[in-house]
Amino acid sequence: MPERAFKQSNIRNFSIIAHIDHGKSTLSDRLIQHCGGLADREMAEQVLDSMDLERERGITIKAQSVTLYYNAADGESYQLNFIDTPGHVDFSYEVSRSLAGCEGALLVVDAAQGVEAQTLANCYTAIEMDLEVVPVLNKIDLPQADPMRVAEEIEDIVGIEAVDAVQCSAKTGIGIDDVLERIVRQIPPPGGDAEAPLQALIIDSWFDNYQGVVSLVRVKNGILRAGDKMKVMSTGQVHQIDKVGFFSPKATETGILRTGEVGYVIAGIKDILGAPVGDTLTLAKNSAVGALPGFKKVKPQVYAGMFPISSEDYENFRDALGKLSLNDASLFYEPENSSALGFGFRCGFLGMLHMEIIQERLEREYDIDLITTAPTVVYKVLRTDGKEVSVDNPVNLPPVNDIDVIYEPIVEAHILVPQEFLGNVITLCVDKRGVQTSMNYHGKQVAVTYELPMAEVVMDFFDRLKSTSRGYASLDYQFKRFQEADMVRVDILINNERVDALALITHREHSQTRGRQVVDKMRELIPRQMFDIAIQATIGNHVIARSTVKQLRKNVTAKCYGGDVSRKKKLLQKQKEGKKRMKQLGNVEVPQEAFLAVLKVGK
Ligand SMILES: Nc1nc2c(ncn2[C@@H]2O[C@H](COP(=O)(O)OP(=O)(O)OP(=O)(O)O)[C@@H](O)[C@H]2O)c(=O)[nH]1
Repeated sequence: MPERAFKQSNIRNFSIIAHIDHGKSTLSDRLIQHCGGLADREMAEQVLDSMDLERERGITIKAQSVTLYYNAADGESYQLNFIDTPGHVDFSYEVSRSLAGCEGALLVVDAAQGVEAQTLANCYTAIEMDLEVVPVLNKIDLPQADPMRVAEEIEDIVGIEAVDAVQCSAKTGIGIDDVLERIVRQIPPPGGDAEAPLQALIIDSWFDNYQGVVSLVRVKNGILRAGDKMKVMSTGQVHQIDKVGFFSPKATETGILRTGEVGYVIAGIKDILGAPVGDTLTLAKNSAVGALPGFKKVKPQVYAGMFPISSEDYENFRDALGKLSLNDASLFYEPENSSALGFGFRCGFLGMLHMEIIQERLEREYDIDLITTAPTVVYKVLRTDGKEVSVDNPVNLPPVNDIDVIYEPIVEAHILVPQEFLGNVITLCVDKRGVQTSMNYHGKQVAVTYELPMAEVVMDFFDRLKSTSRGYASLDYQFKRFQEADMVRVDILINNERVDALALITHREHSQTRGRQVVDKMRELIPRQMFDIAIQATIGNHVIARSTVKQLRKNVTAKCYGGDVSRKKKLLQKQKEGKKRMKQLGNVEVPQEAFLAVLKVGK
């Protein structure tokens, strides 16, 4: 696509806010197709969800952008820069990043489902950031679609006008023209001064093995040209700009990005920390005086140890974490040493999905096999000597006698649920030690707010909420405060050896049950060996549960003697593969799943 210069007044920058499955990816593909961004044959389904993982899980994780051209009904041509945003509750912070590059956002709501809590939180962020929010009712082709009800719900719950909201079907293509017209008419063009010194906001940066660091930027003032020398404002480092362009969605080199535009910059930066997200780029000569406001720093909520199964992978692992954290400011890591699992890293995540995704990316993209220990939230501990410490690893919880008070993090959870599932949701919240703080009826939907221990929410709460409401309830939560709680550390002992990587912190009320469940689960997961294996759960010196993996009686291959040799080989091969995922603890071989047993059992 040739580079075309657009007047600033003919540029529109927008994002899409939508709850998972309400059709954001389908709609963005439609918009791209409609604007001729890709020939039909190139139109692989859902082009914006580019990471394999995103496609498989059907969710969008990282912000990406695409530049489109649209010939509007007013006879003018417009450049539309669309910045994609993730939909899962774990990734709200990415949304605010994408929104910082935009003047408007489409709020896409499934006309058969209605507003969900997650879209609500993101919508408020957009409104706070002064963006124009344009409601779009999607899936009107569905027989159960009820656009009038959903429009009322948007007005009632979100608080923006929606009676004449555009109605479309991303699937069939109805109404897509209307959506584009609304973007052009309702969303204001970008401000900014083309004559002023360059200020470009880094929305995202990632590492490309051939090009080095690639940054997605929004030019707020001035002009960014290939060949110029740019300065990264936080570090003062100067780099020659090699390539500049935008995604259409293929990378298209233009050599220039003007005020108001969104595109990529490559400047041969090899140091993965060379272009931090949220930073400002300016020119080495005629530099801007100040940096643009960056992004709110997000703190990880959940911590877990990650250990390479093969110690040879340690350096690669460190390198991979560095690369992943470049465009994922919320991924935290520091070296950790476990007597059971060796050298690894203590990593911090936004939530369980974030953790699973990082683990999968490390395994798939970087080919590192990992053992992940049970995740834990951060506790504050007031010791008897008056000192307060933060504990993000059960191993670091001071001995019982040194603890005066333990405080656990409490979140405020906003849940939207259709009335018929309200009872189930309340039961779940009570079961998770929740305290209701408000409840409001909006037509068929009920908005309930609970204060819940974060430890209960980050684990399996989201999945349980979904299954108890047949997928209809939605959730959003933020950290609220620390609160005194009766927490204890449960240790797991294998053949009388305490396994540091298996320790967990839990509420005293649940400790007995959890200890029992973990021990039982471990018994199922640890294969029989040549001797009995005792598994115990303890609090301090007190054993709260125990069980035994009985010794192996027969040679596994015995039954193959005289039989089919290839079958025997296969069996041995299978065992070998299984071993790859085993960790030797003393003389006991423990499979990777056993380390996650703590997670798998309910409470
Ligand atoms: N009937 C109908 N189905 C649709 C429409 N738009 C999307 N879908 C379907 O809804 C499902 C979810 O759509 P996606 O576009 O993947 O949802 P999403 O919001 O992008 O999900 P995330 O990427 O996780 O945020 C898919 O099965 C789509 O085929 C529509 O207009 N009508």
